[in-house]
Amino acid sequence: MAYGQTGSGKTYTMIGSENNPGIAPRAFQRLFQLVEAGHSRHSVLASAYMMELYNDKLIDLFRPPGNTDNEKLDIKKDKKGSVHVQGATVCSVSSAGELTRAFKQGLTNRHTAATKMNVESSRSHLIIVVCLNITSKQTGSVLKGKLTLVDLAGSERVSKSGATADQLREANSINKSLSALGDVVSALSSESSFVPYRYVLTSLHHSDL
Ligand SMILES: Nc1ncnc2c1ncn2[C@@H]1O[C@H](COP(=O)(O)OP(=O)(O)OP(=O)(O)O)[C@@H](O)[C@H]1O
Repeated sequence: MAYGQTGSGKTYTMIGSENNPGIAPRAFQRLFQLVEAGHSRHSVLASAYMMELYNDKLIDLFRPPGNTDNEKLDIKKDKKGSVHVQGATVCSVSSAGELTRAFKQGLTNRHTAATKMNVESSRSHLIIVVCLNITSKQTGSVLKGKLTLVDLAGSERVSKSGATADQLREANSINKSLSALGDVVSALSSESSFVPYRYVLTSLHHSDL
């Protein structure tokens, strides 16, 4: 999870450039290297979904072109307590290259805008989830793994970023959600008996958790 002030280099660190790939493409490369190395023992099915949280709303970044209907995305918790997003477009991927291409395509749907602090400032929190279903060729047992990478939008002082109108709304949403996330991390790290997850979820307008 990349967290920090606007313009500090989060997106660059996560995505990188053509000549200097960031954490995401490097992680995808490594993941599929490991899949390949275990090829004789396991068969692996990999898939991914990608979304952004923009102005407190979840948006599917893998949605088919022309489809702007995002109302169906819903955060759900299964019986085992693991959280997933219902309604997100899930892409099956079989190589790091395929996953990286899907990721880059998803990025073109992300909300960005020029501010006084960053010519290409992320206006949303970006989340990509890579899911692996690993079946043992010997026993048939199945293991499930999940890698989640997050490029948060940066905290910003509106007086410095020069945000007005829509950008001001974005900045308020970004700052509010980062503050809620900070409260969760702080409660977890101090092993507090109460962790305010629900505050974050309330701000997402999801009441079903
Ligand atoms: N290590 C680096 N090498 C070269 N350029 C960098 C590096 N880190 C950041 N930059 C450049 O600095 C600028 C700001 O970086 P970036 O967009 O990653 O910031 P950010 O923290 O994601 O900002 P925001 O929160 O506004 O989205 C970009 O033009 C980016 O290309």
